[in-house]
Amino acid sequence: MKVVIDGEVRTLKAVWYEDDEVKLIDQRKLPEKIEIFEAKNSDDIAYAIKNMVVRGAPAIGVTAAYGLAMAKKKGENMDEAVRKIGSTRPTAYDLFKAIRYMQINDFDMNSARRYAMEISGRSRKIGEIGNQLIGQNARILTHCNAGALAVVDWGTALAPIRMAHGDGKNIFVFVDETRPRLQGAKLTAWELAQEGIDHAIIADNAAGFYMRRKEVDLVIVGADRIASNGDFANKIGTYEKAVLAKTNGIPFYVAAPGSTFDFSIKSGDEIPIEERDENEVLEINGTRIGPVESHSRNPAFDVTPNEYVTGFITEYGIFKPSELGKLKELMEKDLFMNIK
Ligand SMILES: CSC[C@H]1O[C@H](OP(=O)(O)O)[C@H](O)[C@@H]1O
Repeated sequence: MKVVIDGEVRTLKAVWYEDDEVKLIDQRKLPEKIEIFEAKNSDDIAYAIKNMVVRGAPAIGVTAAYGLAMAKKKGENMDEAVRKIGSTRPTAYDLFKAIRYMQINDFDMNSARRYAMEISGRSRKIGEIGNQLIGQNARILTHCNAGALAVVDWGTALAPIRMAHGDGKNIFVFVDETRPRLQGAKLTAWELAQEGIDHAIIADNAAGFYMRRKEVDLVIVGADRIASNGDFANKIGTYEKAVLAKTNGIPFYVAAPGSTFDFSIKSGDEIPIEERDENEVLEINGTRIGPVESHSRNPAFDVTPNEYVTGFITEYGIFKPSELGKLKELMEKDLFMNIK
């Protein structure tokens, strides 16, 4: 991910391992400042995932992989480390995929590096494949942040957008602010601004306005868990964007690596939905916006039924929901992905 720091263009990853620590861009501090969170043990890793220092399904998985390898290297009790990290956030399937991968590979540090490299390479492939869907002039709406910050680099939903921009296509991105944590306004907008990709932050409630006015050509979002039938969980508010896209005849794509597909569940009804602290809704940047007497409900994700999905953009190609059986077969032949 290209980042401008003190006028100098640097390449940063969302998460990496260096000097016996897992280093994370502290996404809570963006876009105001770039600060690096240094995780020294599994407690720090669990804290970072739970408190969204790092967030985004693939990035959470990579963080868990490095974190478990670091814990092993530092002689921690691995059952305890797995329990702590595995109980941070229930929805993103990549977390559990990464934990399983590391268990099978005995929490070996080279396996963690391999995991990170695979996820990064697959996100690049998602970009190349998804770029084929983007015309020379494209106005794309996205929700939340499924960029390099949510993966390691490239991203999932933002990967095709980055590739298209790099190919000289004329891209404009509608960035849903994405209440309550504002990952769109704070993180997606930051990533696009760093790379000079034209965009506008919009209120979540304005997405339908632009879709109905035919100002949106394509919607691309990320995912946290995709069921066998193509129902998928993603940031709260995704479902209503999908319904609006279908109502307005706009293609709606989900970009995700194989590590986000959970073929052990039949439908989206089986996806656990994380409920987060009510203050995420009642406050913005620490300032309370609701009366002291008021409470809130704060589901972090919703489930979109497969009928609203035009296709899934993966490193294996683009699949309609009805074609996920083919994707499952390809994943079973893929040594890295075929983690039981
Ligand atoms: C590429 S996965 C990104 C995915 O994760 C986000 O959730 P959170 O910020 O709570 O981790 C959101 O659902 C994104 O689409």
